[in-house]
Amino acid sequence: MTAKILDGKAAAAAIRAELTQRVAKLKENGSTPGLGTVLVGDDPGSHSYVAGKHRDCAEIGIASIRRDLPATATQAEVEQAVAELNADPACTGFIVQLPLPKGLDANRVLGLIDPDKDADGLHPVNLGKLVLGEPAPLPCTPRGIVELLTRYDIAIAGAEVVVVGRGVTVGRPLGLLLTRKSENATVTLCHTGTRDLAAHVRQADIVVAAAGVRGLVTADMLKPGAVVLDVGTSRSEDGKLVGDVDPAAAEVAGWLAPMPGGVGPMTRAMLVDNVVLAAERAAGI
Ligand SMILES: Nc1nc2c(c(=O)[nH]1)N[C@@H](CN(C=O)c1ccc(C(=O)N[C@@H](CCC(=O)O)C(=O)O)cc1)CN2
Repeated sequence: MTAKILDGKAAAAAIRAELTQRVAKLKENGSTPGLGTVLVGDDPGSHSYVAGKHRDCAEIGIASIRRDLPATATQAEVEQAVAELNADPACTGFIVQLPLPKGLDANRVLGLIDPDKDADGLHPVNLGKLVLGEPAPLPCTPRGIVELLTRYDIAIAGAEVVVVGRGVTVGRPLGLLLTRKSENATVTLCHTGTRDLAAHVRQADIVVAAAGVRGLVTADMLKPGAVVLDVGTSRSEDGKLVGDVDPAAAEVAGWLAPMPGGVGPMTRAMLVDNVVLAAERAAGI
């Protein structure tokens, strides 16, 4: 058996086409959404993700505003960029690209974003609303995972889901999202300190690998036919981007969201969707 592919690239392209229509309607109503980004430092991956976000904005017809700071930027300079975007009426939502360079306090920076402009759903108030089950912008990768599964008609309600990874952008909020009444999955949150990872993964109908450890999830851990989403990224010795799921897993899984081409493009699509949703709410659409 070879797994069928959850094609995040195709799904994201379809979402961008839908967003283009929604943005045109917003503009007819006199509202132009604008996405801001704060990027600090020289990390090539972060530069490429931010460039992609601005390309998406251009394609969909929304404005975009960049604040790029050098790796030597101080905490005060990063906080100043956040304050400027909070105050800029052309910027209806923005993100601070993570990770920030060592020495900067990311939690403090995220906490200074106006929660109403938090396009990533990572402000503590918005994460708190996710815990409480109140409406709020949702973190992009977890939203992208739910959206991808839904577009492929994969049942989430009642599924046993194992999430591997406890990070703030994926693992922790994904567990909260999937256990809401509307999703109704049963979630086990594993991580690199889990004693017997294989025993947990073997029970799962859906496995989300987001620990950033190359090849952590292997074929022998999987229940045959399981749905596997590879979200982790790390670099191989020759500098190639590699995922958390061993390639041989494709012979056991029923469905696979590969890395690249699976959840990553959905993360980008959900960011623009968050910005458009907020503008629609403000315009009463
Ligand atoms: N503020 C945030 N920072 C980070 C987030 C986030 O959601 N908000 N997530 C990641 C980075 N990220 C978006 O910011 C992101 C990662 C990967 C992709 C993507 O499309 N990946 C491609 C492969 C890319 C390549 O080949 O280089 C794929 O999987 O197909 C998009 C966005 C951490 N930081």
